[in-house]
Amino acid sequence: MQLNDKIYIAGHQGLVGSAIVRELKNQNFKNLIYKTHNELDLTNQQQVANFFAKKKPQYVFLAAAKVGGIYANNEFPADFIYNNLMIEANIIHSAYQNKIKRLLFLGSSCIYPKYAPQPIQEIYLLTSTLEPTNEPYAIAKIAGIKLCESYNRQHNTDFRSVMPTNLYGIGDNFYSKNSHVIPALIRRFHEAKINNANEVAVWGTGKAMREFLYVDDMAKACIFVISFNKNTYKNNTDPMLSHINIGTGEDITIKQLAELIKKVTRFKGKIIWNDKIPDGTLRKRLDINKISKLGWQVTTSLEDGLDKAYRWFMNNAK
Ligand SMILES: NC(=O)C1=CN([C@@H]2O[C@H](COP(=O)(O)OP(=O)(O)OC[C@H]3O[C@@H](n4cnc5c(N)ncnc54)[C@H](OP(=O)(O)O)[C@@H]3O)[C@@H](O)[C@H]2O)C=CC1
Ligand SMILES: C[C@H]1O[C@H](OP(=O)(O)OP(=O)(O)OC[C@H]2O[C@@H](n3cnc4c(=O)[nH]c(N)nc43)[C@H](O)[C@@H]2O)[C@@H](O)[C@@H](O)C1=O
Repeated sequence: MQLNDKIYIAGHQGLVGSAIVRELKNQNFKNLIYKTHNELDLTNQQQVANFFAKKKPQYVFLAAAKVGGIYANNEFPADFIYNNLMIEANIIHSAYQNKIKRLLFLGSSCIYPKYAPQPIQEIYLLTSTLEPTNEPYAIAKIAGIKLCESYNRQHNTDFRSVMPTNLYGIGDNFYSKNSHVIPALIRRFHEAKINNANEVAVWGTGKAMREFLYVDDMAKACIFVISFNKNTYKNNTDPMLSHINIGTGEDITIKQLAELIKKVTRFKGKIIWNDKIPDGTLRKRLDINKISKLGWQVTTSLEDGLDKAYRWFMNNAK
């Protein structure tokens, strides 16, 4: 990617999209284009087709999606499958029709089977059944990978896919119910501290394990993957490089996470568990050998990342 190339970031106001914009600007990319959800509804095929025909981007980061935590995925399955299928199909097809140079599709680690061997290698995709709480979302994300692969095979496009683990950081969605565990707990512990509450309820049993990656590391990974030379990509030892895991390769229990967030927010009370809410997948640690061998590495520790996220929340979140 050259510094003057025209780069479209879909979802530029979201957690990941805004981090990609920040990092592209840091790296001196000058020709970034984006539209808000109000200006361009990516589920609308005609609007997307018109936008691509008019703007003719050369590179596309597909970081727009209907996204939420375990509760939102479980409550609104139709929204998660419909919106994500439409956004992906519209953007990927328009990218092909307008001969864009490269596109990067963001999937999710929930595409892998619920009981996949750990750590999860890319080749475990479609080897067994999925976690029910997010199956519709995961199926839409698998369709996104297959869209990229199919256009590459039939039309010789260069569409790449990354599968991030659970992400967090500045610019996250800190609304308690629909969000992911880190922003939800940062808000809950912070509010409990302010209100001198004795206890905070955390969902599930605390036994589930998750791997967390700070969003700026994810943004760097996205730019790294879209940028590298196709020959490097193709000559990698594994011929099935249709999608690449992005994570830290390390996971912790939700109980350990809750203790860390309690410490970061300086809440002094007790943690109690609400096991009426599901744990979801018990474990989904990613094998990050592929991205590591290509030369990308994590820079932000969980402790530092939580600290940055908490400071951002106190200064910015409503
Ligand atoms: N956050 C995480 O833990 C993980 C995220 N991912 C993936 O990373 C990508 C980015 O996620 P993240 O940044 O967290 O999500 P966010 O919800 O923070 O951002 C998504 C962005 O997409 C926009 N968007 C949604 N629907 C439309 C639409 N119909 N038209 C135009 N814009 C739309 C949203 O705008 P608005 O808010 O206005 O609707 C929002 O700005 C997604 O593909 C997600 O699946 C993968 C693994 C983990
Ligand atoms: C990124 C990922 O995000 C979702 O999957 P998830 O990994 O289950 O993510 P989550 O952050 O919602 O939960 C992680 C764990 O944490 C527990 N937990 C405790 N207390 C709260 C809490 O207050 N909020 C939330 N959300 N979870 C909580 C919760 O019970 C679970 O055991 C999917 O949308 C999936 O599609 C996807 O891709």
